[in-house]
Amino acid sequence: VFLCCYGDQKAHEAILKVLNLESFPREPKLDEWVARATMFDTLQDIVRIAMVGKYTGLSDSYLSVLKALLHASVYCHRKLVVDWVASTDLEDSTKIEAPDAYKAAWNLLKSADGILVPGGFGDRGVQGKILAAKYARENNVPYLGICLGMQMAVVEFARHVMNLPHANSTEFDPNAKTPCVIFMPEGSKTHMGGTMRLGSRRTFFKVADCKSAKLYGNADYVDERHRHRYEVNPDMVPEFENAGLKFVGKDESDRRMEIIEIPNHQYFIGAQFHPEFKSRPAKPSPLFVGLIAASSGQLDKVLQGCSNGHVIPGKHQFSNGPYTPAAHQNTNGHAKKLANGVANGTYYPNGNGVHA
Ligand SMILES: NC(=O)CC[C@H](N)C(=O)O
Repeated sequence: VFLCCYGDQKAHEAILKVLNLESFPREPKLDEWVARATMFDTLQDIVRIAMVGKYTGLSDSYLSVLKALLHASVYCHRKLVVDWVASTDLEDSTKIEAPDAYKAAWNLLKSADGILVPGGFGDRGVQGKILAAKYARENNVPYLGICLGMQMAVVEFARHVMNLPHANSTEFDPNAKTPCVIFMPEGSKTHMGGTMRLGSRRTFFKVADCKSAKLYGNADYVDERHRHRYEVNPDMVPEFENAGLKFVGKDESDRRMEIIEIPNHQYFIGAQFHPEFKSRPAKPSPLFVGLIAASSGQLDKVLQGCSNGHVIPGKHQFSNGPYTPAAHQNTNGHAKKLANGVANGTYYPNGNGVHA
């Protein structure tokens, strides 16, 4: 509606006038946007994603994740429904203190087509994230873990597959007996940001025949954005790989683990970087497309499309491919759960993008 009004009311002419750019008259190229918006209005088949996070301090990081989910859903011709699950509500202590909230959270998680655990800082709700990753792994439910969501999937794998009950991130237990996620500050002279590994860094694919490399168009490497201090303990990598957790993307030193996959799971991927930051309506993020495609029974088709050239190799970009993207809606009655209306498209100005 906005786009059509924008064109009809000649807003572009007013803007050109204010900016004194009338000597460069150009017709707005809205065809692709209008087509995407029109297609979006016709979407009926729902894909239901449980977003397992901490919702007291919603930040614009979650807004980017939400938009990336939306871009990918439209690409896959699905109407996105996001069920927000407070990770603390999945924890055993909630079972005792607030049994209804516990039950509701688990019901939402179990009825989701796919599970996403986004990034975060601080230990509140971390156990719930581990439980969500465990549920996804054990039940072959599509899972995408971003940054902390990847780290918690690694801790979960260590504890429950490798039988290392004391596995933890040193962010949450500095004296962890089995430190499988550790503090790895980056001593870069060219990048600012204190001890935080921040901004664009390169990930090299180490395994050609993995889902994430295919989704990225069989690229050799990809540049994605980072904001974290902790990483998978590189000394434990061989142990993890022997147990079936694969590190398919690493940095140039081979010491920083960037992408994990469980090959015999339909879609279990974690990224140390934040793929959501580079997602755009016409260029949905590949790892999000993978999550939505797997959650809607289309992963094989999408992976095939990738190898048929629907992705520009070596670039973080999807072609328009067989689908035409559009914008987000949330019509399943979950709107009342949405903190601050973020999923309804309301701008959420919290300032700094850091989880409280
Ligand atoms: N952005 C994130 O999810 C950060 C994860 C974790 N807290 C770290 O600092 O490494």
